[in-house]
Amino acid sequence: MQLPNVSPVDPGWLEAAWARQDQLTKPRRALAYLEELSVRLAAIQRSLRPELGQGAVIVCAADHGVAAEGVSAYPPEVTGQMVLNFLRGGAAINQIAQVAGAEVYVLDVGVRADLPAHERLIAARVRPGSGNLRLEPAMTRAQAEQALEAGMEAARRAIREGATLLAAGDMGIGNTTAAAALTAAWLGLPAEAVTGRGTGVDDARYHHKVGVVKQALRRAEQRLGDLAQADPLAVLAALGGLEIAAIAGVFLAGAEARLPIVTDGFPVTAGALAAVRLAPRVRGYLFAGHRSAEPGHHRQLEALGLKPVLELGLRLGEGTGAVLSFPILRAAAGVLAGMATFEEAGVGPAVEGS
Ligand SMILES: O=C(O)c1ccc[n+]([C@@H]2O[C@H](COP(=O)([O-])O)[C@@H](O)[C@H]2O)c1
Ligand SMILES: Cc1cc2nc[nH]c2cc1C
Repeated sequence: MQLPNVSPVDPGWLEAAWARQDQLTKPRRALAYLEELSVRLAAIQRSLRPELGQGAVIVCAADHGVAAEGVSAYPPEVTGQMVLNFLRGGAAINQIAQVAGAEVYVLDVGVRADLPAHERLIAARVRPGSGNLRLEPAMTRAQAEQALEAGMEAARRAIREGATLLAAGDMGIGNTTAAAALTAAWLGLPAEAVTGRGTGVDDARYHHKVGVVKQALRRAEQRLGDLAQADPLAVLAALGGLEIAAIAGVFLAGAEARLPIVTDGFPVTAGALAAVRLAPRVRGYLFAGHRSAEPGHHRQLEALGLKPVLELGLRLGEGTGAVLSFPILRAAAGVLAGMATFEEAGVGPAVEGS
């Protein structure tokens, strides 16, 4: 398959943006992390006056064969039921997106339930749910490519329809098991380090879930060898998540279009890891919207070298933490674009140091 051509973020623009940031009317670096965000946005947009307009979140949805193992606190039917809820505007992401200035798109790459046609539903089902990754590959390589392409296409539609700031969200009962397996594979970590309680499983289910992740990793290693070194698309197909593959596609197409792309929690960041494995330059466009309560999420963010904008203890998914960060990202851009310099405002510079 043809992967998008992602241009590098130009360090010259970062330097120029820092130079402007340091002339603005505030004690040097007083806006701290907001300044770091602003210079990255400037470099991505190749402008010292960055501006974030319309946002969009693409909520990628799919079912997981591994849900049959009893690894979630909720039944698999909830995936399709929640997709209907997104389309009716009744989910957390709908309310948060409204406040944050983001359109919500729902992308079905593998939901089992019948879904009605809807203008905000992108119907691109690759198969009705993934295989049970404890026992079999989650999908074929061709299916992984198809899901990835569906994510890219969905992102391109959102961009055509005006999005200049792009997030991915996820919906899929069982997907923290797939995300744990992928994260363990790519970061070379043991199952225990990246397996969490997802929707809130009890101790017995949690221990069983760790066992399932271990078996999935063993099975994949037997076929592919060292998973950290193996072809990333083969690992994605083995351990899955159709929606995780689609999320990787959303980030690839967002980076190709030189837009800021924002991660959500643990399953979405597994998609970001996949995208960066496939095209390392994607990293320059990524922002971590928040840090989820899922314990493996900080390992993913560490590996990507991303510091989260928010830390609210969320563990919902749907893109909620990503979209919640939009107002902060907009403020970061606004500060760099609109503040007066010391010279323009006639404000005295620092007395000492700088
Ligand atoms: O975003 C997160 O970090 C996150 C953490 C825990 C659960 N979730 C959501 O809950 C579902 C997966 O949880 P589970 O227990 O079914 O694997 C899926 O729909 C995710 O969007 C999401
Ligand atoms: C109700 C519910 C809503 C969700 N949204 C994302 N994952 C979810 C999981 C459940 C169980």
